[in-house]
Amino acid sequence: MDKPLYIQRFRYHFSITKLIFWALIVIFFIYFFFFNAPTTSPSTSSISTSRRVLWGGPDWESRVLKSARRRSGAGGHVVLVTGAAGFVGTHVTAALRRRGDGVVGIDNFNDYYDRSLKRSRELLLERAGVFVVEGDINDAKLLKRLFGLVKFSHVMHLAAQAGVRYAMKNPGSYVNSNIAGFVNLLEVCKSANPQPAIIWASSSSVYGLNTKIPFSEKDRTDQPSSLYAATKKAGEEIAHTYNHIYGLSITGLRFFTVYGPWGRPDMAYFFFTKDILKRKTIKIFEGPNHSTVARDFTYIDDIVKGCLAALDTAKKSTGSGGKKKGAAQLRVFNLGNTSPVPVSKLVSILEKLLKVKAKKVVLPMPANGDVLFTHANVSLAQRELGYNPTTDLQTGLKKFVQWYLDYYSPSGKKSAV
Ligand SMILES: O=C(O)[C@H]1O[C@H](OP(=O)(O)OP(=O)(O)OC[C@H]2O[C@@H](n3ccc(=O)[nH]c3=O)[C@H](O)[C@@H]2O)[C@H](O)[C@@H](O)[C@@H]1O
Repeated sequence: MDKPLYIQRFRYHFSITKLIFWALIVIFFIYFFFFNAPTTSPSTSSISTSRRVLWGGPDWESRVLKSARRRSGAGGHVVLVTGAAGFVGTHVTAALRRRGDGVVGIDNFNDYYDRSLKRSRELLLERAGVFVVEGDINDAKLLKRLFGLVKFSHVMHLAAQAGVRYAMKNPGSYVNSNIAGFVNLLEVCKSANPQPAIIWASSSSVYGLNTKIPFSEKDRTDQPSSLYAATKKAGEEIAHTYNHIYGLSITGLRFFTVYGPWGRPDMAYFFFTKDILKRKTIKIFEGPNHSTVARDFTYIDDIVKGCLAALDTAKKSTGSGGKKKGAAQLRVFNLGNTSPVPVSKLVSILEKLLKVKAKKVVLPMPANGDVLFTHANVSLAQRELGYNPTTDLQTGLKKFVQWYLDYYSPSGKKSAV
Protein backbone atom coordinates (compact mmCIF):
# COMPACT_ATOMS: atom_id res chain seq x y z
CA MET A 1 0.00 0.00 0.00
CA ASP A 2 1.30 3.47 -0.89
CA LYS A 3 2.46 5.66 2.01
CA PRO A 4 0.50 8.89 2.50
CA LEU A 5 1.80 11.77 0.36
CA TYR A 6 3.07 13.81 3.31
CA ILE A 7 5.32 10.88 4.44
CA GLN A 8 6.74 10.50 0.90
CA ARG A 9 7.46 14.26 0.80
CA PHE A 10 9.07 14.14 4.22
CA ARG A 11 11.38 11.29 3.13
CA TYR A 12 12.22 13.10 -0.08
CA HIS A 13 13.17 16.29 1.78
CA PHE A 14 15.05 14.35 4.40
CA SER A 15 17.23 12.56 1.84
CA ILE A 16 18.01 15.88 0.02
CA THR A 17 19.07 17.41 3.35
CA LYS A 18 21.26 14.40 4.08
CA LEU A 19 22.83 14.64 0.63
CA ILE A 20 23.63 18.34 1.09
CA PHE A 21 25.04 17.63 4.55
CA TRP A 22 27.46 14.94 3.29
CA ALA A 23 28.41 17.00 0.25
CA LEU A 24 29.41 19.86 2.56
CA ILE A 25 31.51 17.52 4.69
CA VAL A 26 33.31 16.21 1.58
CA ILE A 27 33.93 19.78 0.29
CA PHE A 28 35.32 20.76 3.69
CA PHE A 29 37.78 17.84 3.69
CA ILE A 30 38.87 18.53 0.12
CA TYR A 31 39.48 22.17 1.01
CA PHE A 32 41.31 21.31 4.21
CA PHE A 33 43.67 18.72 2.73
CA PHE A 34 44.31 20.14 -0.72
CA PHE A 35 44.18 23.89 -0.31
CA ASN A 36 45.67 24.08 3.16
CA ALA A 37 48.74 22.12 2.20
CA PRO A 38 51.98 21.83 4.22
CA THR A 39 53.46 25.11 3.04
CA THR A 40 50.68 26.87 4.88
CA SER A 41 51.82 28.39 8.05
CA PRO A 42 49.44 29.44 10.78
CA SER A 43 50.56 32.77 12.05
CA THR A 44 50.15 34.10 15.51
CA SER A 45 49.79 37.85 15.20
CA SER A 46 46.69 38.93 17.05
CA ILE A 47 45.79 41.74 14.67
CA SER A 48 46.07 40.47 11.24
CA THR A 49 47.14 36.98 11.06
CA SER A 50 44.26 34.95 12.33
CA ARG A 51 44.08 34.07 8.60
CA ARG A 52 46.56 31.57 7.19
CA VAL A 53 49.45 32.78 5.14
CA LEU A 54 50.62 30.90 2.07
CA TRP A 55 54.27 30.63 1.24
CA GLY A 56 56.59 28.08 -0.28
CA GLY A 57 56.77 26.18 -3.55
CA PRO A 58 59.17 26.49 -6.49
CA ASP A 59 57.65 29.67 -7.88
CA TRP A 60 57.80 31.38 -4.48
CA GLU A 61 61.41 30.26 -4.02
CA SER A 62 62.50 31.56 -7.38
CA ARG A 63 60.88 34.94 -6.64
CA VAL A 64 62.77 35.11 -3.34
CA LEU A 65 66.07 34.21 -5.01
CA LYS A 66 65.58 36.68 -7.83
CA SER A 67 64.77 39.48 -5.40
CA ALA A 68 67.85 38.65 -3.30
CA ARG A 69 70.18 38.99 -6.30
CA ARG A 70 72.48 42.03 -6.22
CA ARG A 71 72.74 44.10 -9.35
CA SER A 72 75.85 42.90 -11.16
CA GLY A 73 78.84 45.14 -10.53
CA ALA A 74 77.01 46.95 -7.72
CA GLY A 75 78.75 45.12 -4.87
CA GLY A 76 76.45 45.82 -1.99
CA HIS A 77 74.57 43.79 0.54
CA VAL A 78 71.85 41.20 0.65
CA VAL A 79 69.18 42.49 2.99
CA LEU A 80 66.01 41.07 4.52
CA VAL A 81 63.67 43.97 5.30
CA THR A 82 60.88 43.18 7.76
CA GLY A 83 57.81 45.42 7.57
CA ALA A 84 58.68 46.14 3.94
CA ALA A 85 55.14 47.24 3.06
CA GLY A 86 55.12 49.66 5.99
CA PHE A 87 55.87 53.37 5.67
CA VAL A 88 59.58 53.42 6.57
CA GLY A 89 60.04 49.87 5.26
CA THR A 90 58.90 50.75 1.74
CA HIS A 91 61.18 53.78 1.48
CA VAL A 92 64.23 51.94 2.85
CA THR A 93 63.61 48.89 0.64
CA ALA A 94 63.27 51.04 -2.48
CA ALA A 95 66.46 52.95 -1.64
CA LEU A 96 68.43 49.73 -1.11
CA ARG A 97 67.16 48.39 -4.39
CA ARG A 98 67.94 51.61 -6.27
CA ARG A 99 71.59 51.37 -5.35
CA GLY A 100 71.80 47.71 -6.37
CA ASP A 101 71.56 45.73 -3.12
CA GLY A 102 69.73 42.41 -3.10
CA VAL A 103 66.54 42.89 -1.05
CA VAL A 104 63.77 40.56 0.08
CA GLY A 105 60.84 42.04 1.99
CA ILE A 106 58.51 40.41 4.48
CA ASP A 107 55.25 41.87 5.75
CA ASN A 108 52.13 40.46 7.35
CA PHE A 109 49.85 43.09 5.75
CA ASN A 110 47.88 43.45 8.96
CA ASP A 111 44.79 45.60 9.22
CA TYR A 112 46.04 48.16 11.77
CA TYR A 113 45.41 50.69 9.02
CA ASP A 114 44.12 50.66 5.43
CA ARG A 115 45.52 47.52 3.81
CA SER A 116 45.09 48.90 0.30
CA LEU A 117 47.79 51.49 1.05
CA LYS A 118 50.13 48.64 1.99
CA ARG A 119 49.23 46.81 -1.22
CA SER A 120 49.99 49.96 -3.24
CA ARG A 121 53.39 50.19 -1.56
CA GLU A 122 53.94 46.51 -2.37
CA LEU A 123 53.16 47.23 -6.01
CA LEU A 124 55.67 50.05 -5.97
CA LEU A 125 58.33 47.66 -4.70
CA GLU A 126 57.33 44.93 -7.12
CA ARG A 127 57.89 47.37 -9.98
CA ALA A 128 61.33 48.11 -8.55
CA GLY A 129 62.08 44.37 -8.61
CA VAL A 130 61.55 43.55 -4.93
CA PHE A 131 59.46 40.62 -3.76
CA VAL A 132 57.60 41.14 -0.49
CA VAL A 133 56.90 37.78 1.13
CA GLU A 134 53.53 37.70 2.87
CA GLY A 135 54.15 36.32 6.33
CA ASP A 136 54.70 37.10 9.97
CA ILE A 137 57.95 37.56 11.87
CA ASN A 138 56.51 35.23 14.50
CA ASP A 139 56.57 32.42 11.94
CA ALA A 140 59.90 30.71 12.71
CA LYS A 141 59.46 28.15 9.94
CA LEU A 142 59.10 30.87 7.34
CA LEU A 143 62.12 32.82 8.60
CA LYS A 144 64.24 29.65 8.65
CA ARG A 145 63.20 28.86 5.11
CA LEU A 146 64.20 32.35 3.99
CA PHE A 147 67.60 32.05 5.69
CA GLY A 148 67.97 28.57 4.20
CA LEU A 149 67.46 30.00 0.73
CA VAL A 150 69.45 33.24 1.02
CA LYS A 151 72.62 34.16 2.92
CA PHE A 152 71.45 37.55 4.16
CA SER A 153 74.32 39.84 5.14
CA HIS A 154 71.91 42.21 6.97
CA VAL A 155 68.43 42.32 8.44
CA MET A 156 66.70 45.70 8.45
CA HIS A 157 64.01 45.05 11.04
CA LEU A 158 61.23 47.61 10.63
CA ALA A 159 58.18 45.42 11.30
CA ALA A 160 56.44 46.57 14.47
CA GLN A 161 53.16 47.47 16.03
CA ALA A 162 53.48 51.26 15.89
CA GLY A 163 51.38 54.04 17.40
CA VAL A 164 51.45 55.36 20.94
CA ARG A 165 47.75 55.72 21.69
CA TYR A 166 46.54 52.43 20.14
CA ALA A 167 48.50 50.55 22.82
CA MET A 168 45.65 51.22 25.24
CA LYS A 169 43.18 49.55 22.87
CA ASN A 170 45.20 46.52 21.83
CA PRO A 171 48.11 45.88 24.19
CA GLY A 172 48.53 42.28 23.03
CA SER A 173 49.53 43.30 19.51
CA TYR A 174 52.50 45.28 20.89
CA VAL A 175 53.73 42.31 22.91
CA ASN A 176 53.18 40.04 19.94
CA SER A 177 55.01 42.10 17.32
CA ASN A 178 57.53 44.20 19.24
CA ILE A 179 58.62 41.60 21.78
CA ALA A 180 57.67 38.06 20.70
CA GLY A 181 58.26 38.81 17.00
CA PHE A 182 61.61 40.47 17.66
CA VAL A 183 62.80 37.56 19.83
CA ASN A 184 61.69 35.08 17.17
CA LEU A 185 63.65 36.98 14.52
CA LEU A 186 66.76 37.16 16.71
CA GLU A 187 66.52 33.44 17.46
CA VAL A 188 66.62 32.68 13.75
CA CYS A 189 69.41 35.24 13.11
CA LYS A 190 71.59 33.87 15.88
CA SER A 191 71.43 30.35 14.40
CA ALA A 192 71.92 31.50 10.80
CA ASN A 193 75.22 30.83 9.11
CA PRO A 194 76.57 33.42 8.53
CA GLN A 195 74.80 35.49 11.18
CA PRO A 196 73.50 38.73 9.65
CA ALA A 197 74.10 42.18 11.15
CA ILE A 198 70.82 43.62 12.41
CA ILE A 199 69.57 47.20 12.19
CA TRP A 200 66.19 47.81 13.79
CA ALA A 201 63.67 50.53 14.57
CA SER A 202 63.50 51.66 18.16
CA SER A 203 61.70 54.89 18.98
CA SER A 204 62.07 58.36 20.49
CA SER A 205 59.28 57.28 22.82
CA VAL A 206 61.83 55.37 24.96
CA TYR A 207 62.77 58.76 26.51
CA GLY A 208 59.30 58.78 28.08
CA LEU A 209 59.09 61.20 30.97
CA ASN A 210 62.70 62.33 30.56
CA THR A 211 62.80 66.14 30.87
CA LYS A 212 66.43 66.75 29.91
CA ILE A 213 66.40 68.38 26.47
CA PRO A 214 67.58 67.66 23.79
CA PHE A 215 67.39 63.89 24.24
CA SER A 216 70.77 62.23 24.08
CA GLU A 217 71.49 58.49 23.85
CA LYS A 218 73.11 58.77 27.29
CA ASP A 219 69.89 60.00 28.94
CA ARG A 220 67.73 57.75 31.07
CA THR A 221 65.13 55.65 29.30
CA ASP A 222 63.57 53.86 32.23
CA GLN A 223 60.34 55.86 32.48
CA PRO A 224 58.24 54.91 29.44
CA SER A 225 54.86 56.61 29.36
CA SER A 226 53.11 54.14 27.06
CA LEU A 227 53.11 50.39 26.56
CA TYR A 228 54.37 51.06 23.04
CA ALA A 229 57.42 52.83 24.49
CA ALA A 230 57.90 50.04 27.03
CA THR A 231 57.97 47.40 24.27
CA LYS A 232 60.54 49.42 22.29
CA LYS A 233 62.64 49.81 25.43
CA ALA A 234 62.30 46.06 26.02
CA GLY A 235 63.54 45.58 22.45
CA GLU A 236 66.71 47.52 23.29
CA GLU A 237 67.36 45.30 26.31
CA ILE A 238 66.65 42.16 24.30
CA ALA A 239 69.11 43.39 21.65
CA HIS A 240 71.73 43.72 24.38
CA THR A 241 71.16 40.13 25.45
CA TYR A 242 71.46 38.64 21.96
CA ASN A 243 74.55 40.72 21.29
CA HIS A 244 76.10 39.59 24.58
CA ILE A 245 75.31 35.88 24.36
CA TYR A 246 75.43 35.16 20.65
CA GLY A 247 77.70 37.83 19.14
CA LEU A 248 75.01 39.39 16.96
CA SER A 249 75.91 42.84 15.64
CA ILE A 250 72.88 45.02 16.45
CA THR A 251 72.11 48.70 15.81
CA GLY A 252 68.94 50.31 17.22
CA LEU A 253 67.66 53.52 15.62
CA ARG A 254 65.43 55.80 17.69
CA PHE A 255 63.15 57.41 15.10
CA PHE A 256 61.53 60.76 15.95
CA THR A 257 57.96 61.16 14.56
CA VAL A 258 58.70 60.24 10.95
CA TYR A 259 56.43 61.74 8.27
CA GLY A 260 56.21 62.01 4.49
CA PRO A 261 54.65 60.58 1.31
CA TRP A 262 53.25 57.04 1.68
CA GLY A 263 52.98 57.72 5.42
CA ARG A 264 50.90 56.11 8.15
CA PRO A 265 47.22 57.12 8.28
CA ASP A 266 47.17 56.71 12.08
CA MET A 267 49.60 59.62 12.56
CA ALA A 268 48.36 63.13 13.35
CA TYR A 269 49.77 64.95 10.28
CA PHE A 270 48.07 62.35 8.04
CA PHE A 271 44.60 62.29 9.61
CA PHE A 272 44.67 66.08 10.18
CA THR A 273 45.12 66.44 6.40
CA LYS A 274 42.22 64.08 5.74
CA ASP A 275 39.93 65.76 8.29
CA ILE A 276 40.80 69.33 7.27
CA LEU A 277 39.88 68.48 3.68
CA LYS A 278 36.60 66.95 4.89
CA ARG A 279 35.89 70.04 7.03
CA LYS A 280 35.85 67.84 10.13
CA THR A 281 36.95 69.23 13.48
CA ILE A 282 40.46 68.24 14.56
CA LYS A 283 41.65 68.03 18.16
CA ILE A 284 44.87 69.75 19.12
CA PHE A 285 46.27 68.63 22.45
CA GLU A 286 47.90 71.02 24.90
CA GLY A 287 49.89 70.40 28.05
CA PRO A 288 49.24 71.50 31.65
CA ASN A 289 48.70 75.29 32.04
CA HIS A 290 48.08 75.60 28.29
CA SER A 291 51.67 74.61 27.53
CA THR A 292 52.66 73.72 24.00
CA VAL A 293 52.94 70.13 22.79
CA ALA A 294 55.72 69.73 20.23
CA ARG A 295 57.42 67.06 18.17
CA ASP A 296 60.77 66.76 16.45
CA PHE A 297 59.07 65.82 13.15
CA THR A 298 61.59 64.06 10.88
CA TYR A 299 61.22 63.72 7.13
CA ILE A 300 61.33 60.23 5.64
CA ASP A 301 64.25 60.89 3.25
CA ASP A 302 66.46 61.92 6.18
CA ILE A 303 65.46 58.74 8.03
CA VAL A 304 66.26 56.60 4.98
CA LYS A 305 69.74 58.12 4.78
CA GLY A 306 70.25 57.34 8.47
CA CYS A 307 69.08 53.74 7.98
CA LEU A 308 71.39 53.14 5.02
CA ALA A 309 74.35 54.71 6.83
CA ALA A 310 73.67 52.47 9.86
CA LEU A 311 73.61 49.46 7.56
CA ASP A 312 76.81 50.44 5.76
CA THR A 313 78.72 51.05 8.99
CA ALA A 314 77.47 47.90 10.75
CA LYS A 315 80.24 45.47 11.57
CA LYS A 316 79.76 41.76 10.99
CA SER A 317 78.24 39.56 13.68
CA THR A 318 80.89 37.41 15.31
CA GLY A 319 79.02 34.22 16.10
CA SER A 320 78.16 31.20 14.06
CA GLY A 321 75.89 28.23 14.52
CA GLY A 322 74.39 29.83 17.64
CA LYS A 323 77.78 30.34 19.34
CA LYS A 324 79.57 33.61 20.05
CA LYS A 325 83.13 33.88 18.78
CA GLY A 326 83.99 37.34 20.12
CA ALA A 327 82.59 40.72 21.15
CA ALA A 328 80.19 42.18 18.59
CA GLN A 329 79.02 45.69 17.81
CA LEU A 330 76.03 47.09 19.76
CA ARG A 331 74.85 50.61 18.94
CA VAL A 332 71.90 52.96 19.51
CA PHE A 333 71.38 56.23 17.61
CA ASN A 334 68.84 59.04 17.67
CA LEU A 335 67.52 59.84 14.20
CA GLY A 336 65.59 63.10 14.60
CA ASN A 337 65.41 66.48 12.96
CA THR A 338 66.78 68.50 15.93
CA SER A 339 64.11 71.24 15.72
CA PRO A 340 60.82 70.56 17.51
CA VAL A 341 57.68 72.17 16.11
CA PRO A 342 54.44 72.77 18.07
CA VAL A 343 51.47 70.73 16.87
CA SER A 344 49.56 74.02 16.36
CA LYS A 345 52.27 75.12 13.90
CA LEU A 346 51.98 71.77 12.06
CA VAL A 347 48.27 72.53 11.63
CA SER A 348 48.86 76.06 10.33
CA ILE A 349 51.36 74.76 7.74
CA LEU A 350 48.78 72.21 6.59
CA GLU A 351 46.08 74.90 6.37
CA LYS A 352 48.27 76.95 4.03
CA LEU A 353 49.26 73.98 1.88
CA LEU A 354 45.70 72.71 1.60
CA LYS A 355 44.24 76.22 1.29
CA VAL A 356 41.54 75.28 3.82
CA LYS A 357 41.00 76.76 7.28
CA ALA A 358 40.89 73.93 9.81
CA LYS A 359 38.04 73.54 12.26
CA LYS A 360 39.91 72.92 15.48
CA VAL A 361 39.34 72.42 19.15
CA VAL A 362 42.14 72.68 21.71
CA LEU A 363 41.90 70.06 24.44
CA PRO A 364 44.02 69.03 27.42
CA MET A 365 46.18 66.08 26.38
CA PRO A 366 44.39 62.92 27.54
CA ALA A 367 46.35 60.45 29.66
CA ASN A 368 46.89 58.17 26.69
CA GLY A 369 50.63 57.63 26.67
CA ASP A 370 51.55 60.75 24.68
CA VAL A 371 54.52 62.81 25.85
CA LEU A 372 54.63 66.61 25.78
CA PHE A 373 57.84 67.17 23.88
CA THR A 374 60.50 65.42 21.83
CA HIS A 375 63.80 66.86 20.67
CA ALA A 376 66.72 64.83 19.35
CA ASN A 377 70.39 65.42 19.90
CA VAL A 378 71.89 63.70 16.85
CA SER A 379 75.58 64.44 17.38
CA LEU A 380 76.40 60.75 17.85
CA ALA A 381 74.70 59.81 14.56
CA GLN A 382 76.39 62.78 12.91
CA ARG A 383 79.78 61.56 14.05
CA GLU A 384 79.37 57.83 13.43
CA LEU A 385 76.96 57.75 10.49
CA GLY A 386 77.45 61.13 8.84
CA TYR A 387 73.73 61.70 9.54
CA ASN A 388 72.66 65.23 8.76
CA PRO A 389 68.89 65.92 8.44
CA THR A 390 68.16 68.62 5.86
CA THR A 391 64.37 68.79 5.43
CA ASP A 392 62.35 71.28 7.50
CA LEU A 393 58.70 70.63 8.31
CA GLN A 394 57.34 73.12 5.76
CA THR A 395 59.30 71.50 2.90
CA GLY A 396 58.53 67.95 3.99
CA LEU A 397 54.81 68.59 4.46
CA LYS A 398 54.63 70.17 1.02
CA LYS A 399 55.87 66.91 -0.47
CA PHE A 400 53.47 64.91 1.69
CA VAL A 401 50.47 67.04 0.66
CA GLN A 402 51.38 66.76 -3.03
CA TRP A 403 51.51 62.98 -2.69
CA TYR A 404 48.31 62.86 -0.61
CA LEU A 405 46.26 64.89 -3.10
CA ASP A 406 47.53 62.81 -5.97
CA TYR A 407 47.08 59.44 -4.28
CA TYR A 408 43.58 60.12 -2.96
CA SER A 409 42.27 62.08 -5.93
CA PRO A 410 39.56 60.09 -7.76
CA SER A 411 41.93 59.28 -10.61
CA GLY A 412 45.14 59.57 -8.66
CA LYS A 413 45.88 56.22 -7.02
CA LYS A 414 47.55 54.74 -10.04
CA SER A 415 49.42 57.82 -11.14
CA ALA A 416 50.87 58.16 -7.62
CA VAL A 417 52.08 54.58 -7.80
O1 LIG B 1 58.81 59.24 17.39
C1 LIG B 1 58.23 58.31 17.92
O2 LIG B 1 58.79 57.68 18.78
C2 LIG B 1 56.80 57.98 17.59
O3 LIG B 1 56.28 58.97 16.70
C3 LIG B 1 54.91 58.85 16.45
O4 LIG B 1 54.20 59.11 17.64
P1 LIG B 1 53.79 60.60 17.92
O5 LIG B 1 54.96 61.50 18.01
O6 LIG B 1 52.87 60.55 19.09
O7 LIG B 1 53.03 61.02 16.57
P2 LIG B 1 51.49 61.33 16.27
O8 LIG B 1 50.62 60.25 16.76
O9 LIG B 1 51.41 61.68 14.85
O10 LIG B 1 51.22 62.62 17.17
C4 LIG B 1 51.91 63.83 16.90
C5 LIG B 1 51.46 64.90 17.87
O11 LIG B 1 50.11 65.23 17.60
C6 LIG B 1 49.38 65.24 18.82
N1 LIG B 1 47.97 64.91 18.52
C7 LIG B 1 47.65 63.66 18.13
C8 LIG B 1 46.36 63.33 17.83
C9 LIG B 1 45.36 64.30 17.95
O12 LIG B 1 44.16 64.06 17.68
N2 LIG B 1 45.71 65.56 18.33
C10 LIG B 1 47.00 65.89 18.63
O13 LIG B 1 47.27 67.05 19.00
C11 LIG B 1 50.08 64.26 19.72
O14 LIG B 1 49.83 64.58 21.07
C12 LIG B 1 51.52 64.49 19.33
O15 LIG B 1 52.06 65.54 20.06
C13 LIG B 1 54.56 57.47 15.92
O16 LIG B 1 53.18 57.29 15.84
C14 LIG B 1 55.20 56.36 16.75
O17 LIG B 1 54.98 55.14 16.10
C15 LIG B 1 56.66 56.67 16.87
O18 LIG B 1 57.38 55.70 17.49
